[in-house]
Amino acid sequence: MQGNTPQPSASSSYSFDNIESMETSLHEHPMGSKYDLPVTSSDVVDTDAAVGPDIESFEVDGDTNRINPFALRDSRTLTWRNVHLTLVGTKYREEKKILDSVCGEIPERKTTAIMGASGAGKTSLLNVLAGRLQSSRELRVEGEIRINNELVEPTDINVRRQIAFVAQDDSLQVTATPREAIRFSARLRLSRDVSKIEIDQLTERMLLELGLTDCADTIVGGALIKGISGGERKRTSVGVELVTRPGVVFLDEPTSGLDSYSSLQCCNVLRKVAQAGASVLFTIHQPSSEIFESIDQLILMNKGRVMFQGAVKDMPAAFGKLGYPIPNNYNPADFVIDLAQTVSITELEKAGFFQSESLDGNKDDGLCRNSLSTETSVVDAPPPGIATQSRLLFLRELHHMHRDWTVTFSRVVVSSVVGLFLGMLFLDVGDTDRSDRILLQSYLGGVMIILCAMMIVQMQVSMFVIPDERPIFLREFSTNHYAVLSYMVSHLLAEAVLTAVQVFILLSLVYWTMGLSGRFVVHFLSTFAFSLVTAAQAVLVGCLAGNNVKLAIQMQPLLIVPQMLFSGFFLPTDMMPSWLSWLQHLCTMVYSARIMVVEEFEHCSDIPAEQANCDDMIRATAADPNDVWWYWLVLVMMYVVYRTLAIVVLRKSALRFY
Ligand SMILES: Nc1ncnc2c1ncn2[C@@H]1O[C@H](COP(=O)(O)OP(=O)(O)OP(=O)(O)O)[C@@H](O)[C@H]1O
Repeated sequence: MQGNTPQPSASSSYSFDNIESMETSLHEHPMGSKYDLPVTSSDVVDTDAAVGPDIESFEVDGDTNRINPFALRDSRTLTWRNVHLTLVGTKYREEKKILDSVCGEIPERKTTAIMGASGAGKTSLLNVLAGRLQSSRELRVEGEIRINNELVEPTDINVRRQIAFVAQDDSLQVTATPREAIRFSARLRLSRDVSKIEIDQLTERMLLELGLTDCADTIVGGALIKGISGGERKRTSVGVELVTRPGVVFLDEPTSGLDSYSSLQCCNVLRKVAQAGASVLFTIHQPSSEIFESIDQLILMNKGRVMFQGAVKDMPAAFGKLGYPIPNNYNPADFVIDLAQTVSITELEKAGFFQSESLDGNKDDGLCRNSLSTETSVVDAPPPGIATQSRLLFLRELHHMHRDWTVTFSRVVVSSVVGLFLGMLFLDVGDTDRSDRILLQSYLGGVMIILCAMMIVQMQVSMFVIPDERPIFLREFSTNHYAVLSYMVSHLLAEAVLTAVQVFILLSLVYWTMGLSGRFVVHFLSTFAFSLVTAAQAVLVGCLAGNNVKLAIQMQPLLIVPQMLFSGFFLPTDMMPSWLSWLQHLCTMVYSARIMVVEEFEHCSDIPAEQANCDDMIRATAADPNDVWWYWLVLVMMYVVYRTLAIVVLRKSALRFY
C-alpha cells in the first residue's frame, strides 16, 4: 500500500506543525498592520498609506459592532444528505454521475474547503448547495439540504439570499471603484437605520482588512478598460459580500489569481469571518501548505464522491490509519490530490476512504447545531426601499455614463452626424412647393426619416444593455441588493436623460435645415416618446434573449422593418391588404409619425389646392387630426406595457438564475 504513495515533491517543504509559526509570521510581517493588512503591489511603496485611516476613528457612538465586518453574528449550519447530480443520458451519451450520494456539513465558525482534482465535482457541489443548479432536461439534482436543521430548497431565491456567494468570475461594475462597490453593497443591503457615516466607516474597515486601501479609488476595470489587478478585483468581490456580515458564505476559488501571500491573507480574512460566527465554504484547487493549514475543515472530492471529510488537523492521523501516511516535508494538499488521482477508487474504498458517504439519515441530529444568537444584527431593520434603491442605482448609472464617457460621447456624435447628414440631404424640404405632389412626398419622407434614424440608433444601443449587464444584475439581484423594479426604474431614468439629449441634438440639426413648419416642441416630444418606446421594446427583446446576444441581433429586423412598412410612407395605409393592415396598430412609429404628419401638414397652405395635397399626405398615413390625443395615449400605454413585460421577463429569468 505504501508503494502507491505519491513521492514528495521538491518544492514542498511544509508540515502540519507550522500553523502557529505561520500565524506568527503573518503578524510579524513587515507590512502587517494591527489588522493583518494584506500586501498589495503598492504596499512596498508606502507603509503608512497602506495602514489606511486611523483605526480609532471606527469606534463611533460606542457601537463598534455596527461598523465591524467581523462582529459576531447569528450562525447557520448547513448540512446535506444524499446529494446526487446526474447528467441525464440520451441516445448519444450515457448517464453520468457528477455527484454521487454526497453527504456533509459546514460547521458554524469554521472554514471548510472543498478540494479535489480537476473534474472531481467541487464546483458542482458548491453550485448545488448554493441553489445555482437545478434539475433540467440535461441535469437531475437530488438531495436533502438543511439550514439550521430545517429542510430548504436552495434554488428558492429566499434561501439563496441567506447565502453570500462569491463567484469565480468577478461580476463587478467596471467603472466602479472598490470603495464604491463595497459601499454600494452596504448601503443597499444593510438595514436602513445604519447611517451614512457608519457605512463609510464599515467600508473603510473592509478595504483595510482586504488590503484594498491603495487601490480603493481606482476603477475595477474589465476587458476593455484597464483597472485594478485580478487579485484586487477578487478581494473586492469578497468585500462586497462580506460587508453585510452573512451567516453562510460560499466562495468559488477565492484564491485563484492571487499570489501566495494574498491568498493566505484572503484565507485569513475568511477565518476571521468564520470566527465571527459564519459558516464558510469554498472550493480550492491546489493550495500551498500554508493556505491548506489555515483551513479548518476539508471535504476531499474524488470523481463526484467524498473521499475524506473532517478537520484538517486530524487528516495526517486519519490518512496514516488508512495506510497512506503523509510524508514529512510534503505539502499535504499535493499529497492527497496525488493520492486521489493515482490510486484507484476500489483500492481507496478497501482502505476505508469514502466513509462519510455511509452516514445514516439520523446523523442530521448530530451534525446540526442550534444557531448561536449573538449580538444585534445590522440587517435587523429592513433594507432601503424601492425609492432609495432606484436613486442609488440611478446615481451609479450616471457615474458609469460619466466614467465610460466614450459610450455617451459616441451616442452624441452619432446623433450629431446623422442630424447633419439628414439636414444637408433634406435641405429646405419643408419650404417645398405644396402644389407639387412629388416634392410633397419628399417632405413627408423628411419627417419619416427623423423617426427611422432615431429608431435605428436607439435599437442598437438599448437591445444590448440588459445582456451586457446581466452577470452584474444576476449577482446583485440574487444577493438581495435590489428589486427588479428598482433596476428597471434606474435604467429608464438614465436612458430618458440620454435619449432626450440625443433627440434634442438630432432635431435641432434637422428642424431648421429641413425648414419644418410644425412646432419644435411637438416634434421633439413625439420623437422623444417614440425613442423611449423603441428603447422599451429593445430592452424587452434583450430580456427575452438573456445571454444570447446573437439572438437579439437576429431579432432586430423583425422590429425595424414592419415599423417602416406600416408608417404609410412606402405604401399608403389604404392600399395595404386588409388581413395584414391591422399590424399597423402594433407599430409605435405609426403613432409618432401621425402626430408629426398632422403637425406639419394640417395647416400647410392657405391655398385650397395646396392644402388638399397636404391632406392627401395626412390621409396616406391614415392620420386624423382629431385623434392626436389618442396617438399620444397609445405611445404612453405601449411604453408602460413593454416596460412591465420586461420587468416580468427579467424577474422570471433572474429567479431561475442559470
Ligand atoms: N452541466 C454539465 N454538463 C455536462 N457535464 C458537466 C456539467 N457540470 C459538470 N459537468 C462535469 O462534471 C464533472 C465535475 O465538474 P466540476 O466543474 O464540478 O469539477 P471541478 O472539480 O470543479 O473541476 P475544476 O477544478 O476543473 O473546475 C466534470 O467532468 C464536468 O465536465
